[in-house]
Amino acid sequence: MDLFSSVLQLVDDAEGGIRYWPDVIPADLAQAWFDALRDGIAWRQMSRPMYDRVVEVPRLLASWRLASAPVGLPLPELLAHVQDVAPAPYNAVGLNLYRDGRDSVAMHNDKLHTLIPGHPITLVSLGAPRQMNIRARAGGKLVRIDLQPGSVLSMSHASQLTHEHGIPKTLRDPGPRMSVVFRVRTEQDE
Ligand SMILES: O=C(O)CCC(=O)C(=O)O
Ligand SMILES: [Fe+2]
Repeated sequence: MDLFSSVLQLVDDAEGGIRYWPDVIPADLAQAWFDALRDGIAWRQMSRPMYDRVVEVPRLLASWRLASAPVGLPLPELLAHVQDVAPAPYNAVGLNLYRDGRDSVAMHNDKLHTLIPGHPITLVSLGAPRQMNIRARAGGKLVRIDLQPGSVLSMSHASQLTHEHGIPKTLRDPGPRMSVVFRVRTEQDE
């Protein structure tokens, strides 16, 4: 029996495509884990070259191999919920903190060279809802999905070759939002 019957199939492919489960984690737990991660992580402000300047990445980041992630964070609990809906041998986690509506991630596909083919990239959303846009690289209609706190979105490895995704800026003040992204990395990355 499918306990999470409210799965939304956003993109189809032979590896499960892109699927969204709106209500995997109860609201009170999602809020408690958002608070614990926001306050418990030494968030990094990254910058990158853009034309002839260096610009700040418009969100805060953190990432670890699961085996070397700090203890005391609710990462094992989040992973257990992810394993319920999109099981895979996840061994790495990356976190994004969008402080307000000006923080964003541009349309992109996730870099695959350090990921093991056939396994999904699966993210939990915490904090304020934010819109994600998903677009086929070949063109076609934009899929807009409101990522709710406590939701899970899983993207197949294959979908990264055919589709792009991003979190657009918004003029509304949505409040802070976090994504916790689990991946299956090869032994030698970075
Ligand atoms: O914050 C999100 O939901 C998306 C994050 C993302 O695309 C990434 O970390 O590669
Ligand atoms: Fe991404």
